[in-house]
Amino acid sequence: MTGHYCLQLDVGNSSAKWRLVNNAEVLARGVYVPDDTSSLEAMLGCAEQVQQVWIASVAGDQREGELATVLEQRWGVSPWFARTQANTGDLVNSYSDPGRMGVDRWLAMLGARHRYRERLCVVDAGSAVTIDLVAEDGRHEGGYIIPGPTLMERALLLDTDRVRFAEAVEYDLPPGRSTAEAVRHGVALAEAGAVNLAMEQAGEPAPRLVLCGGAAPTMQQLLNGRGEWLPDLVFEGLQIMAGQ
Ligand SMILES: Nc1ncnc2c1ncn2[C@@H]1O[C@H](COP(=O)(O)OP(=O)(O)O)[C@@H](O)[C@H]1O
Ligand SMILES: CC(C)(COP(=O)(O)O)[C@@H](O)C(=O)NCCC(=O)O
Ligand SMILES: [K+]
Repeated sequence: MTGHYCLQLDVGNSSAKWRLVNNAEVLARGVYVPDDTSSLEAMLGCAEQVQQVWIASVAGDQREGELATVLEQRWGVSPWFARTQANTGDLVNSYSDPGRMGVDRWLAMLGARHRYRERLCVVDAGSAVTIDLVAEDGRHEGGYIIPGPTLMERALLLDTDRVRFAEAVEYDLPPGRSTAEAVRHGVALAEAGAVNLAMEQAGEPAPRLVLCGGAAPTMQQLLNGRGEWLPDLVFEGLQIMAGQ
């Protein structure tokens, strides 16, 4: 028995998410991070044979090239890298240079539009948090890129002398009463506040909010459960673009 195995990857700046798909059925999935070779080996061991490899990557040329080499050596298949387009179906990019938009954003929008043909606010909360607005007719209205929680905290630690703490504090919204709380709650306020303000700024009709990315569950909590968490949105968009 042989299946038609398609390995799909979503390569972000912190981690690479992968899933193995056979006829729309997800057989396996995982995450690998640069400094953990066993997590990469887990992906390379997911199947004896793979017929197709599709990649959504926001990594640079060098990291993409190295990944392509590893995959070719393992399965003898050269991967297909999805790239942001001026339009995909009736989703129309607002960038004058669409190739400069991260393909994760484009695919998340594509995946969301496939589910809901209405005005959308698509939030991808990873290393960076992106907030993109899509009009009901599929026009990309525009978007925002802000540092994600880890990057925001790192920026504070890098460029101040006394913002220092050892306590592990959860992301939450009350005003902080220690350095640790003031930073973590401040970051939470900035992240959730940005999404709320983007929604407010968008006006009417109120966009439907969808969330993906590693920090999406935390973000959704901070938003009081607002929005819908769709963890596979980038893969869903990848599937759509590959089918065209
Ligand atoms: N437990 C957590 N709570 C909140 N945010 C988290 C948590 N774990 C990870 N994150 C956030 O998610 C980011 C990683 O998400 P991921 O989707 O893997 O990013 P990328 O797409 O950039 O690789 C981290 O930079 C961090 O900001
Ligand atoms: C904004 C991003 C860094 C988000 O990446 P991620 O947080 O998922 O790793 C990525 O989409 C990117 O590199 N974009 C290029 C600039 C742009 O979209 O305009
Ligand atoms: K992101």
